[in-house]
Amino acid sequence: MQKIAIMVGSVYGGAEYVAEQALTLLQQKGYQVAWFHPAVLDEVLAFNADYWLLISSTTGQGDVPDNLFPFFAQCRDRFPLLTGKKFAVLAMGDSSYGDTFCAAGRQLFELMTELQGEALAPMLEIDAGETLQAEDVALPWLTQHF
Ligand SMILES: Cc1cc2nc3c(=O)[nH]c(=O)nc-3n(C[C@H](O)[C@H](O)[C@H](O)COP(=O)(O)O)c2cc1C
Repeated sequence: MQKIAIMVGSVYGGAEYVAEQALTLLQQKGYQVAWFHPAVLDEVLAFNADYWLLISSTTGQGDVPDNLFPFFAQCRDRFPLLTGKKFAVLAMGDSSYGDTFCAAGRQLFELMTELQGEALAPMLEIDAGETLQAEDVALPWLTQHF
């Protein structure tokens, strides 16, 4: 059974809600799924997932939320290579923030690429200004790519 590790960055719970739905969907598709909250690099590495799924909103001025930032920093500082592993990034933001739209997701995507992970797909951007229910966009995208 292939394994998926889910890591979530959220301030107001929107990304967490999407992650809950993603977890159920991916389990129904036959994956072994673990949601690490908050994500701790050693625990994620010990799970030895085939896929890393990062679901994150953006806060501040293009920042990774506090509940995902330690994991982001651990990956950046310890640089665990993801060679042979795949990743996907689902970014939630608001285009009214202009240049920093989904910037946390972009930082995560770039870092996973630097770690030699293989992107399953280009990053999904969900714009809170356009999409009332993020899961309506997220779940079809996950179904398509997993
Ligand atoms: C204080 C604050 C700062 C934000 N900064 C950004 C930003 O820089 N870029 C962006 O795309 N969205 C930004 N957003 C929008 C959130 O990322 C968006 O509403 C998201 O859906 C929230 O998800 P969450 O409920 O999981 O935190 C900001 C929202 C707030 C309240």
